[in-house]
Amino acid sequence: MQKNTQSAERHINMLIDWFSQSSVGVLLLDSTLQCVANNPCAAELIWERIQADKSDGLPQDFVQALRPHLEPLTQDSSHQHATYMQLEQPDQPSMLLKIECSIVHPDAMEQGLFFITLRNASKNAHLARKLKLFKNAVENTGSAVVITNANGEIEYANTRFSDMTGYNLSEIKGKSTSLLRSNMTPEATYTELWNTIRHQKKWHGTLLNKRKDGSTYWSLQNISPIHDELGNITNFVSVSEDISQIKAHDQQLEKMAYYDPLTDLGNRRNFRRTLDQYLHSPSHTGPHTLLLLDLDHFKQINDTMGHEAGDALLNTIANRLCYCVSDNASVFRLGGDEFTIIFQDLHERDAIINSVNELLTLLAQPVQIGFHDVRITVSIGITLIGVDSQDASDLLRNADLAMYHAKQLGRNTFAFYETYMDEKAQHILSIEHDLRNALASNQLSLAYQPQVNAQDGRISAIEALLRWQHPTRGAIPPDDFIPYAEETGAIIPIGRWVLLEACNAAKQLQAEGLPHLKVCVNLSARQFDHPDLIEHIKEALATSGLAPHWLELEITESMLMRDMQYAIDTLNRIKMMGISLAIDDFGTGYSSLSHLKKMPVDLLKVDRSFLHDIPKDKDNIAITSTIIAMARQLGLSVVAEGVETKEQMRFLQDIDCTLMQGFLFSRPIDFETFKAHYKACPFHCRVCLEYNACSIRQDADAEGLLN
Ligand SMILES: Nc1nc2c(ncn2[C@@H]2O[C@@H]3COP(=O)(O)O[C@H]4[C@@H](O)[C@H](n5cnc6c(=O)[nH]c(N)nc65)O[C@@H]4COP(=O)(O)O[C@H]3[C@H]2O)c(=O)[nH]1
Repeated sequence: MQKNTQSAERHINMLIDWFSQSSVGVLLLDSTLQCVANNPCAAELIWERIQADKSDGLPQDFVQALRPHLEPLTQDSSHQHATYMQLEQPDQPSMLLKIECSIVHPDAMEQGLFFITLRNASKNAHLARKLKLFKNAVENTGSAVVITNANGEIEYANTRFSDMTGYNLSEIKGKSTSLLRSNMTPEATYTELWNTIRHQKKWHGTLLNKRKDGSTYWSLQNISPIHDELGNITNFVSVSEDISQIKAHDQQLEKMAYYDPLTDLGNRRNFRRTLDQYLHSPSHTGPHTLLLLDLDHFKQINDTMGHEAGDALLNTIANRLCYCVSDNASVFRLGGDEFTIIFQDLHERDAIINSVNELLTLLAQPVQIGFHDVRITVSIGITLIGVDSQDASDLLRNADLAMYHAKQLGRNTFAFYETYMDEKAQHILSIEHDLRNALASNQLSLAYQPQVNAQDGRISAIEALLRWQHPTRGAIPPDDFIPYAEETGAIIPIGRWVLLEACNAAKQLQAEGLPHLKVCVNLSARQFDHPDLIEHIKEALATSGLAPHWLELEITESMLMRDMQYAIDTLNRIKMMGISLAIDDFGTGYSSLSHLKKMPVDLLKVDRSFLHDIPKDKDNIAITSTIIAMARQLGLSVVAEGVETKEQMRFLQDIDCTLMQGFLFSRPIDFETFKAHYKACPFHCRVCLEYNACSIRQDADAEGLLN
């Protein structure tokens, strides 16, 4: 018997020895639930944690809790039982113990011993809880989450991913994430992505992905590699958002900021951005060419046919430009009727000229607008990007100067930028600057040129012509400064002064007892459009005291054609005041005599170009005769301008022209000189002075008119 007990003890010690290093606690209890043996881990779990004395045996509450689980084993020794037990610990959270019980019979001990293993399950429970929490978070997050293995094959995808792509986890598990590729993301993006994550770094970027139904969406992705304790990548986690709406919004904003809504071409901002890229990006080798295109007389089309027609025309021009230029060119609309084209890598002069000529030919083809065939041409300025300048603003200015030069060459043509154009522009700028002081510093004056009656040579009117005596440049002809006065608006105060000065002059002739004369004053387009025009006319008449029927206002044909209704209304208001109206430079504009019927005008001034080489030039004879005959039918008087020879004078007398004006009779002269001449002879035809023989004067003399 003693031998058996010794042998059982040996077995028990052996058992406990096996488990001495184990992280699992082992207890051996006898049938009365006294502890027979335990390993160090069990001692730590049972006694040390609750700071109990081992000599007091097992803690009572532990035994109480354990007992029900051991009883079944006594019925069936082959049975095993597992349970969990919460163990309270002072000053610490309670510990969850996993307890597994069985009966062992060391060396055939009759009663057997309860073999109990104890495991601290708190840690696992904590981990399990944490895992559940994370799983819930991942499952319910607003972002799509995909976990792949190291080869990029999908292991997990959350519900948001399914909502976003249309794929269930079951149908994509094990498949490569490449099933999301739309083939519209540049390959370089994927190369960069894989290089980054394979080097254990996070990748952040945007991919254009494809859903199950084939539609595409913009995905903002964060992809992170996951690695094991040895640093090997085991998985990749991708968290993504569908940013299609944001992208669409961005694209819309970009469109609004960078594109012209009428033509869909890039706008001025887009042009500047592109030009800067060409200037600063090393990938754009160059040199490249910049073209600035401006439609000729577009304003006239807009004014006469309406803005809708103007818009339709601009659209057609935009389409033609895009059609004509190849892939290496970009077309922009800067605004109004201004377009630019950047030709990439085009800088050979001959090649540029070829391309520009193609453009000019295509654009000159008629454009059908409504029932009309409209012809429009363009003037093109050319500058070489990176050669003429490295600065975007300078380049645009160069192209503008060259385009302006092309306009002066007669339009429907092109000009390359040359450095001398800068000097010219400088000159214009200084004229504009000096013009602002000209009026205040009394540098302006009026010259007067008489208009004589074609039949009796009597002066019937004088035209007031503006003169500018510049302090350093000397006399500047009106054709050289009036366009700038127009452009800058300086013509408004200047024109107001001219009106008053001219009315004063006519009134002074009357005051000195001379035969009354009409004074003719030129109105510029800007003056004609100005809301204060009528006020300025009234003011000149009131201040000078001149009766309105001694004032004649001259306007050009083109001013009438811009907005016919406005022109008719304004002319009617002037006419109602008793002032006469003349159309200047007649024959050079676009009006027809039928248009004139609607205008309340009294007089046509035939442009002096039609008198050129008369009576040799048969065409000019025909034109002048026709204008005068038709004007007569419309009840209008006619003044022939630029009469320089007696032959021209005779011809005009023969065809019953009403009035004549020209160097033959008098050059424009200052008021005092004119007054002296006029006092000397009211038939101030000057033929008698210049040729010493005047048929008009002789005839007049014969009729006793000179007495
Ligand atoms: N070759 C030649 N020329 C002749 C002859 N007879 C007259 N001329 C010139 O023809 C122009 C007639 O004036 P315009 O057609 O109204 O053309 C005027 C008019 O359009 C404009 N202008 C002149 N004064 C004013 C003004 O006060 N206001 C506005 N808005 N424009 C003005 O400047 C233009 C040029 O004026 P000017 O240089 O004074 O030039 C004047 C005059 O000197 C001739 O026999 N042969």
